Amino acid sequence: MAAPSTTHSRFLPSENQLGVVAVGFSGGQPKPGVEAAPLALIKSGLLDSLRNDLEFVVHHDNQVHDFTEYFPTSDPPLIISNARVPMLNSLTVSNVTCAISAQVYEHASKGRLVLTLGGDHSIAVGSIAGTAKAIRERHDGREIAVVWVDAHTDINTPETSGSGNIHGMPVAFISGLAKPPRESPSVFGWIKKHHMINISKLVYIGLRDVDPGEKIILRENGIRAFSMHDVDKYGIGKVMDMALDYLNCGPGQEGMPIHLSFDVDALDPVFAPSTGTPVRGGLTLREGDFICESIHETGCLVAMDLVEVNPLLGENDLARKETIRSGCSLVRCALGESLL
Ligand SMILES: NC(=[NH2+])NCCC[C@H](N)C(=O)O
Ligand SMILES: [Mn+2]
Ligand SMILES: [Mn+2]
Repeated sequence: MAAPSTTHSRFLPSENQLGVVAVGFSGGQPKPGVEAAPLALIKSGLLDSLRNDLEFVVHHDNQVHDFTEYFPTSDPPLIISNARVPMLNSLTVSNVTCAISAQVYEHASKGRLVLTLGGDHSIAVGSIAGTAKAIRERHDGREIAVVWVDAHTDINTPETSGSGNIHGMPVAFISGLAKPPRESPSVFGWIKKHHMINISKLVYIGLRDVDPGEKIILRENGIRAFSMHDVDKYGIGKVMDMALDYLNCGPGQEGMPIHLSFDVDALDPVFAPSTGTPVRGGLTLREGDFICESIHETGCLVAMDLVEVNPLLGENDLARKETIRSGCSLVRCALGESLL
């Protein structure tokens, strides 16, 4: 069995305390099934292997939360001036992510590493908000870095979005690039300064399907991004060197707390076919694992999301099993599984 590595954690008081938030939520996009991922991942043995092989003390309430208690009685498409399409499930996603942020904060404020299992990528608004707030409190106002591994940038604003799906918008809301809409100020009105990230501390890896409006946002804000073109050109080793150096987390650098948000669709559909918005030409599983291992090695990881596994999609049972296996592998690599 693979031994846990001995990397020292730089921002957590103990190496082995893990908080798990299992989010069975799919309201940030239209395809049913992504809410079944946390249970499928857990049933396949993910948490057992973190306990038994990686020696984590796992703090988990043994529940998959669907957060239906936070769904409003009515949540009609939200029409926003200057938007191309209405925003979908806006109040629901806002309420649910607020509840997620409280659960993640609860773990992170106790100094635990936090693993959030999605669900669609809209849930990252909550997980990142909870991490950012707890780290600011525990570390004297320190900001977190975010490594966003994805085929997509998920940085649409309600105005630029062509789908209205909020899983294409989380980065815009958590960075403050998108504000609560004037038409419905309670949508993401719970996000305060202490929940937010600094867009200059964000790095993308794996991009290959970025909307025209998103490209403008990246350019105007000087956001650091490594596309699949960069992975091909430099190799994943050099890309990780550059990404971590940019975040001040390279060898000999001071380091900053890292939240890793991993969308399984960053992987090529060969390795993760069961996902809602697959895009050809993605990362191999080894490249995905390498990203996770490299972040583990920095000792800076404080939280991870694994999102967009959809056990109802994919050609057949083998496709679904492979996707779940890939997801488990990514998490184990980020949490310290090493071959040697
Ligand atoms: N988390 C994801 N898989 N996001 C896909 C987003 C696709 C597209 N850019 C949109 O805004 O709808
Ligand atoms: Mn994606
Ligand atoms: Mn995504």
